[in-house]
Amino acid sequence: MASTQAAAATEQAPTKNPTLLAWVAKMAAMTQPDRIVWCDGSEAEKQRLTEQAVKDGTLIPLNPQKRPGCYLHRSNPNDVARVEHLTFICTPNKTDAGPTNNWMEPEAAYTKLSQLFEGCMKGRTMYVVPYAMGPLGGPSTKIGVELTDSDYVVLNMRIMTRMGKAALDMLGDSDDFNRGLHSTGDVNPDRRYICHFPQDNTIWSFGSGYGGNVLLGKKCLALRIGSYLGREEGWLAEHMLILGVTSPKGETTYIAAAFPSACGKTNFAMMIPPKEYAGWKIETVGDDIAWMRPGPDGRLYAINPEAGYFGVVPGTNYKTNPNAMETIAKDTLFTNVALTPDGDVWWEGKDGEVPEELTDWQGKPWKKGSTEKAAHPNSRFTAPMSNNPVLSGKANNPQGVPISAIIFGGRRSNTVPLVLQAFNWTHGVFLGATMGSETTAAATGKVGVVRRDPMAMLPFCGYHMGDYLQHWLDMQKSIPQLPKIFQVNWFRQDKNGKFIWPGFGENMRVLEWIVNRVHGRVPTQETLLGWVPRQDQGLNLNGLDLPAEAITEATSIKEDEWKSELKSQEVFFEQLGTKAPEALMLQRKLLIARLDG
Ligand SMILES: O=C(O)CSc1cccnc1C(=O)O
Ligand SMILES: [Mn+2]
Repeated sequence: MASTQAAAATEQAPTKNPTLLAWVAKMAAMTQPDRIVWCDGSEAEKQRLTEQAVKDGTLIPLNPQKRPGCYLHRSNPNDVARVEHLTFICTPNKTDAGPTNNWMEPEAAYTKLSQLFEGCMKGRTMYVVPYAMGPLGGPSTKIGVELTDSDYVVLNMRIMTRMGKAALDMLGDSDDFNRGLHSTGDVNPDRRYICHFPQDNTIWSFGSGYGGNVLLGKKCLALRIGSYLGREEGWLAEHMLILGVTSPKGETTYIAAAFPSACGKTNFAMMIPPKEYAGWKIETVGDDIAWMRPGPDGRLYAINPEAGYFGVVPGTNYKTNPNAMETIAKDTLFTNVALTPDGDVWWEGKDGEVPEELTDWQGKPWKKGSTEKAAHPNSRFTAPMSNNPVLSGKANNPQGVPISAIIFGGRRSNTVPLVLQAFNWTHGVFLGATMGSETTAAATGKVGVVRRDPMAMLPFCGYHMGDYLQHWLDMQKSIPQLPKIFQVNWFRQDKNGKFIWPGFGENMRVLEWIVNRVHGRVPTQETLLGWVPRQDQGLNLNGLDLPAEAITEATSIKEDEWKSELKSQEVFFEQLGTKAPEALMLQRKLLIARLDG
């Protein structure tokens, strides 16, 4: 059998790359698929795979009158989100993985998963999926090859990455590609592992068919392996959106922003400014991941390594994100949303009346008034970024865009003010390192617990978090024109638990202040936390129906809250042990001194 696989892997392969051919043959010998298909990313292939997926029930075609080119997928109800407790960083030493990751010794992990992969593709097809993370031909772009037995994964990867012949051609005969092996197995949580081997540029994923566990280009390569490669090669792989803000005078400023999951990154990246900002434009370069490296002019340049969006569906509507609604109007795959009787999709928070009857995300009848969710809270859309009406013209620029500001944000009902600017890069890294975000019911069931999520990378850093923060500090030596760093908090609540700040398009007012600060146009007021908008020359609040005391509350800095905040940050730094960067410990001491001053 092994020789048959090896032969098959070689005969029909559209490449002569010896390393790639040998690796595919070796994986095929282990998994023993009935057939091997090399994906070319063509339209014809998409049609073929889609028809096959509809035939085998993986995809349900939606009404082309309502949603042309769109399909619905229902995952196994035991397989509906990233599985952090089953995600492992398998570096040679446990220390290298660090205290924020699950670790497995590499050989033990290979042995354990080899036993699961052995013969798992009998009766199945192995798809060989070459893909590029980044614009084709770009200096920052990385090539991956995912071997998978899921046509759903192939169709998603075609949207999310530059997948197929173009990627294979870019790889040529190089052995510098990420080796991804995935099988849905029997979709059993007891036999589900997502293992990363950064030292081997390898990812093995077994037993899931969902999202970030199986679309290996996204969280696995672009962040966990990417962050490890970035440290080795002198760049940054970050969980950040990238947007461009263009003023009425035509000046465009590019900004990267890190928010933990479910804090509205996609909404922010596609924001529509309020009417008071006529002539201003926000354009999306990326909604989730940024790869940033120093450019020849001394600035920090960012690319979006992805070609699509894998966004949260519930809560998306024409009020919260009209551009997202346009983006998912065609050629989109929906996962775990509800189905209407006339073949459209529905989800909680969608515009318009709640339908009387639906088929829920598990395929069961659902009636209006049910206490059960019709769409799963983590239901997702997979849509081409080319559908986005406000896609930046620079989204496919191989060199990326120059970043003038980096924003760190989190979901905090108190303590953190609406916006502040860091005193310098090192202070800004401290702000990013100490980011916290309150958990929401959709994520864990407990609401309001502050989870430390440094730079929104807690689940996505591929090595020791202390070393990662030190890498951020070290990077400033190679970026003569450093971006300015800011912290925002859209989620502060009043004493009745209501959000004080309206958020959504009104966040443009904070963005404008940030742009003005980047171009040195407005003075600031110094506080113990950093620089904040001045009362007289601060945020543009024209037309905003918000009482003065609300603004005061949203921007307030309360010493008692910060004393307990600093206490709660202690645990995070203790966790880093001796790898906690000295420069950040000094920033902590300075803040404590300012608080006690
Ligand atoms: O649940 C999943 O596998 C998706 S998680 C995800 C998807 C797109 C963008 N960001 C995230 C995330 O958890 O940060
Ligand atoms: Mn994300």
